Amino acid sequence: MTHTYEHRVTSEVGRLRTVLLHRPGAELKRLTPRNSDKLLFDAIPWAGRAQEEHDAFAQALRERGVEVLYLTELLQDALEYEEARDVAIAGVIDDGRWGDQLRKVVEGYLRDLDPEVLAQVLIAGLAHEELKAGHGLVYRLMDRHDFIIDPLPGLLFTRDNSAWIGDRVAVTSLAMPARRPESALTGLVYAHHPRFAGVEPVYDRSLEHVEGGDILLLSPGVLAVGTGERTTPAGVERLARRVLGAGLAHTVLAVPIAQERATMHLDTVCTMVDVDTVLMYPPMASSLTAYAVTADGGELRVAEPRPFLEAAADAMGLDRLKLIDTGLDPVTAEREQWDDGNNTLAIAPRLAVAYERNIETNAQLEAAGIEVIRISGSELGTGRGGPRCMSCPILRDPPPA
Ligand SMILES: NC(=O)NCCC[C@H](N)C(=O)O
Repeated sequence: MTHTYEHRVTSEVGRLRTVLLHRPGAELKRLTPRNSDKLLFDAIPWAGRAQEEHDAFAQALRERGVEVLYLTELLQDALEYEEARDVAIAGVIDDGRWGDQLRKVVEGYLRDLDPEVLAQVLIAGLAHEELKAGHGLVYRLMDRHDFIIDPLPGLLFTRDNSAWIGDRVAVTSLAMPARRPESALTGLVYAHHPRFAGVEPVYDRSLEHVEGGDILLLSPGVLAVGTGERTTPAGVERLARRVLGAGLAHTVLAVPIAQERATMHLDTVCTMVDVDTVLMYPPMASSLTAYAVTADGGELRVAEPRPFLEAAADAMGLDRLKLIDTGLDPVTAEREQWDDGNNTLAIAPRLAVAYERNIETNAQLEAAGIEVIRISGSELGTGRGGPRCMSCPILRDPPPA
């Protein structure tokens, strides 16, 4: 008998049933002072310790009844299918840096790999010296520190490379060059893994830039989408057109943010911890605004910008969207923001996973009646992402009314 799997996410806080994680692997060992800026890490993580931290994160979720899926395993399964292998290889060898000769060598190399190793190479990349059959002008002119296939350490942040909106998945179009290939892999999984047979993506990676960390499902039918460098204005417009058109939402709030390192996605500055409560980086609480976008026949209606909390409450049908008042002094607030203190993952209403190091923010959450599951993230956090960034919910119960 075949099992049919459910996939549906309509809020940030409905009880979490299934989540997609990526256990970091050899790709973290590719980071060096020479390439870490480009690969968007602020330090060189100790890979073994990062894995321990990640295993503890996954275990904390399992202990609360969450099914944890791993991206590497899903990708390996998907690559069992020849069609998926062909798509994967064609995507990788379409690399303008290589020239014909190197392209031929790499294609031959990849075609000889079994699905497990192929998945590992797609994730961890291929270093110059690993291509034993390498020869020809381009290969010889390359710096030996260069990667022929770039590693993808950003895969750790599964929130960004795909996001479920209702029963449809948005395969995202990441803005940062180092992260762009990630959604080729998640796209392959959703297109070829039998668990996702019949799933029709609502967004794809060829479209304008949208990153999943910017998408918040405030309540069934209401999305907030951070916009700036990562999710561009054209990206949020396209996403709004798609989700409103598909009836997955009635309102999309476009929320401009200064997407700097410490505030790179909407979920970096704001996450939900209850059906009517958000945790937010204090300086943003009064400054964030939102443009409510709704469907108007075949077109989009865009309202005048309003304070985010007000516009969100209105769209959600609430009198007020509550804010956890962390009351932190500016220095502590900035330190804990840098360490992803506001990037919590709700497992259920009033139950959230957070990095243990953000002592003050976590204390304020508890004072507000939120149960906090603390995980350590000294190595995981070097990529500037917290529990929400590291998780892509695939199934949540509907939130309580
Ligand atoms: N949603 C998130 O904020 N994800 C964290 C992404 C971190 C990654 N190093 C990046 O810069 O894209």
